[in-house]
Amino acid sequence: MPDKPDVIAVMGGTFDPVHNGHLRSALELRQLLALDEVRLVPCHQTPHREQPQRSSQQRLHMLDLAVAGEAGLYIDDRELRLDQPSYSVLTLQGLRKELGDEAVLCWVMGVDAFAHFTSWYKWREILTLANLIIMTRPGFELVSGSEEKRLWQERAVEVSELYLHPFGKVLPVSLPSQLEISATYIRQQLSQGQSVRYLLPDSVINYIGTHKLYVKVS
Ligand SMILES: Nc1ncnc2c1ncn2[C@@H]1O[C@H](COP(=O)(O)OP(=O)(O)OP(=O)(O)O)[C@@H](O)[C@H]1O
Ligand SMILES: O=C(O)c1ccc[n+]([C@@H]2O[C@H](COP(=O)([O-])O)[C@@H](O)[C@H]2O)c1
Repeated sequence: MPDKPDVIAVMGGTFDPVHNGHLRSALELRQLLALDEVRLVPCHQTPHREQPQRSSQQRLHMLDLAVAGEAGLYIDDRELRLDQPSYSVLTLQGLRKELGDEAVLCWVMGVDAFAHFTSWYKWREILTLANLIIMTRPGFELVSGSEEKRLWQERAVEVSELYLHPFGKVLPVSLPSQLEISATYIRQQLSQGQSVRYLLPDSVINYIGTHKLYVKVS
């Protein structure tokens, strides 16, 4: 029997800040799909939205605190080392070179992010480098007739088939713990002086408190 290829998932994000929605999803994906690694990749210059409120180094530090000691979850800071827009295709080109042709490489995103996938830089090339793992989010549906819906229908595979495809497929997953937490909500709560306990790890909350991140300066 041939060796099982390495199966690596990459969760890109702004992580401004990282929260339990990201962390629990990464952990559950790792378990559900028997992934060798989940890499959380913070972006430097976000391609499609306002630039993050906190610096790359602060967001990276919060990620380091959040995943400390969790087997199989890693932080990959490659996008932060490049002073350019963080296009996912460039990140995946680098990873594919390092991991080789056989590795099953997967880009993870919520269906809310996937809804805009065909506006991403060189999105077609992304599908020649990686599979897409799309996490459903409660109350969020793709627009019928959209290019994303078509991609989903044409390329969808089951969990058991993922390992046969190094790239090019779409795996929809509904994780058991759908934690509807967003970084936007956390920033809002902090700016109003409200508690964010239980939405993100205490270590990250302490760091935010010590450095007065996300506090509204009046
Ligand atoms: N609660 C959540 N559960 C599962 N996936 C999530 C959750 N929140 C965000 N994601 C996914 O994680 C990735 C990175 O998201 P991001 O860093 O932008 O977090 P966010 O909470 O959506 O931030 P913001 O509110 O600032 O937009 C995206 O693919 C997004 O779909
Ligand atoms: O490559 C692109 O064109 C592109 C466009 C939008 C988002 N992304 C990536 O998708 C990830 C999630 O982005 P966001 O804005 O939801 O935090 C993050 O890693 C971004 O770099 C990438």
